[in-house]
Amino acid sequence: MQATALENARAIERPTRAEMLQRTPSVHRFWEQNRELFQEAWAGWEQTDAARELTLDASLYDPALRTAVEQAWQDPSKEGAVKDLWQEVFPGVYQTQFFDPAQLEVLRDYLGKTADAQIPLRPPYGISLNRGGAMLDPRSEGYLAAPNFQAFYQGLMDAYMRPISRLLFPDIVGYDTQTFGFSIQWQADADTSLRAHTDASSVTLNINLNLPGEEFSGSGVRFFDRETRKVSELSFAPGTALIHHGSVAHESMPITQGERSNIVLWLYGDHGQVPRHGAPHQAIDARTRWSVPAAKSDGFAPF
Ligand SMILES: O=C(O)CCC(=O)C(=O)O
Ligand SMILES: [Fe+2]
Repeated sequence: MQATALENARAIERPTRAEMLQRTPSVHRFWEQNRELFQEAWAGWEQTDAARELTLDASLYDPALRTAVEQAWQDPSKEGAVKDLWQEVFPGVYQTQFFDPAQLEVLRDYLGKTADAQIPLRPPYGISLNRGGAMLDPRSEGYLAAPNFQAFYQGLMDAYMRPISRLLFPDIVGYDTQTFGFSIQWQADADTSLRAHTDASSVTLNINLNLPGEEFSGSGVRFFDRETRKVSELSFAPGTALIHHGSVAHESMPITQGERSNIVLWLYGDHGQVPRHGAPHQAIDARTRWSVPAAKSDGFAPF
């Protein structure tokens, strides 16, 4: 009998951790040459019993956010109700209840099962390697290509993140055609923190996936305001999100107990372009804000 893509992907010899960290050309070749095999394998994996019982859909969103966003798509003049759900918790940093904590288990189970699927997945190695995470966008080598996940991710970026970003940060309009994302996991005694940095995004949406009762200590994110020099440490509760310009400096403080799981989503313009701080920008109307740009993925990935 002929082996399936899933079987072949599971059996394939993988680059070593050292090779991955050194980003050797052979590692790029490994992901590039097996791109279609892994895509087929993920499609096959979704037909297995483990994956079939979990469906990612709009029931994951917090009901208040979902209602406001769906109304804004129907009638963009009602977009103010979406904005009202976000609270400015630091200069230029907004917070909301993004996912419904009662539904989060579905997404966590799903991501846990993808990690156990034995199909090679590339962890994020931006500033540092995050072993518990995965690349989420199709532009990334070794991304999580499961079709159900991809449909959910594209919906999150197009129906939620982009219009919300345009509403809160009008200067990012036009620098928002391209999507990028990864998951991260902080764990005491493993990957614990991330030094102060800015993101190469126009805007970053960082959503916490911890389940209710899944406690951790430490692991706040410190934000730095370049104008006032103010510094605040913000903490995540299950399903809450922070959104900010990529240019706002931030730092992940050490986790001392437990685990924190987040997904980090970026928008930027073609070829990685981001707005210049304080540059003049054009105003657009609500109907344009609530639309999906025609631009296709340019394939550029910052890391
Ligand atoms: O710890 C966090 O949630 C933030 C992570 C972060 O800033 C990044 O991955 O760029
Ligand atoms: Fe960051």
